[in-house]
Amino acid sequence: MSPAATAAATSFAAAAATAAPTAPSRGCVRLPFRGGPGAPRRAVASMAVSTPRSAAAASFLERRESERALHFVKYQGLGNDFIMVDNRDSSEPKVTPEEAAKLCDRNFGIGADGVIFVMPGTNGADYTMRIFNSDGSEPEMCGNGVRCFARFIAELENLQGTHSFTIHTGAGLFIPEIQSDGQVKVDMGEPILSGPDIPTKLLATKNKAVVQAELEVEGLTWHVTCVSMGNPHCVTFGAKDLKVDDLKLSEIGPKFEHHQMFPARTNTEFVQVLSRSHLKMRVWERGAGATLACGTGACAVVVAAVLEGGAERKCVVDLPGGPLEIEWREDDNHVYMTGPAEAVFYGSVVH
Ligand SMILES: N[C@@H](CCC[C@H](N)C(=O)O)C(=O)O
Repeated sequence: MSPAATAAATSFAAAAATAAPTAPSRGCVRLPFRGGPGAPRRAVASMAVSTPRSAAAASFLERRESERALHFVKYQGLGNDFIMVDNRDSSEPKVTPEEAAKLCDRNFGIGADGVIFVMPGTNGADYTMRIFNSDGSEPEMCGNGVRCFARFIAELENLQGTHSFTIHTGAGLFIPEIQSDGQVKVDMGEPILSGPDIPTKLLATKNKAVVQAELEVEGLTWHVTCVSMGNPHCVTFGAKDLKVDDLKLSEIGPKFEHHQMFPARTNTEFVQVLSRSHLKMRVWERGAGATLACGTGACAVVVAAVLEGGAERKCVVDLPGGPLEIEWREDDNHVYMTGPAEAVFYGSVVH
């Protein structure tokens, strides 16, 4: 992130409430550190031909602020990006699933893989996290999202240094911890391996788990291992000599997502084993398509690799957006994920 971006991100809580728009687009999205001197000046010059500049700017601002303005901060974790909404004053999300889908559109909206709401805690947790995918569906959990959530909380509450929070989600309680280097480590809990609980209709092959089960997709037999990290994942190490870069993800991904064996649809990870502690994956996400990273997916991949006997319990998982450190501990059966999360820009949108 550039110094200007860092400054903007660091002070976003105050600035989001007071900043004047500089580059109105659909819904008045403000990009405080991208507005170079060129573009705004040209826009002002053409407006001045028919309207006094200050009057036009003021009425535009007043109109925007008097309508339902939604303030947001855009975050990303390894390129898996989210519109974060401070929803601490209400247990109802400030946008509907349909509005979320529009906001996530990369051409007609802000652009994101999902919208995440920071809500008051329930069941004794510090906070509640809800998320809508970019298609408006609501998943139970999001690994990269929970890291972004932790960093957003630290900014909202003006916390410095190391901190941990309890976060209630549709998949239960999660505990992210902001570390001294800014990375976020999350206790992702125990993986769920029983087929009906994932859910998948594929039958158990090893104890009660679905490991290297055969799945017919597009006339090919794939070997898949199914894992829930609160949300469903189908992991395949594909054929021998599989190069994940060669996959036509947008063609094959939807066939897995909507396969009749997955009654709640599924996220799918295509994995290449680089070594017993280094894996490489691409993901097709349920409700979001191809994304640059998936935290729950990387956790599911390590669990699947261990179950298949192909990897150690502690691995680096390379995703298109960068690496995550994942450990499936033997002593408590919990999966731990460590990776980055950062603010990209803030803005407001009339919805
Ligand atoms: N990218 C996320 C997962 C988001 C939810 C997923 N699309 C689903 O529907 O389950 C992650 O980092 O875990």
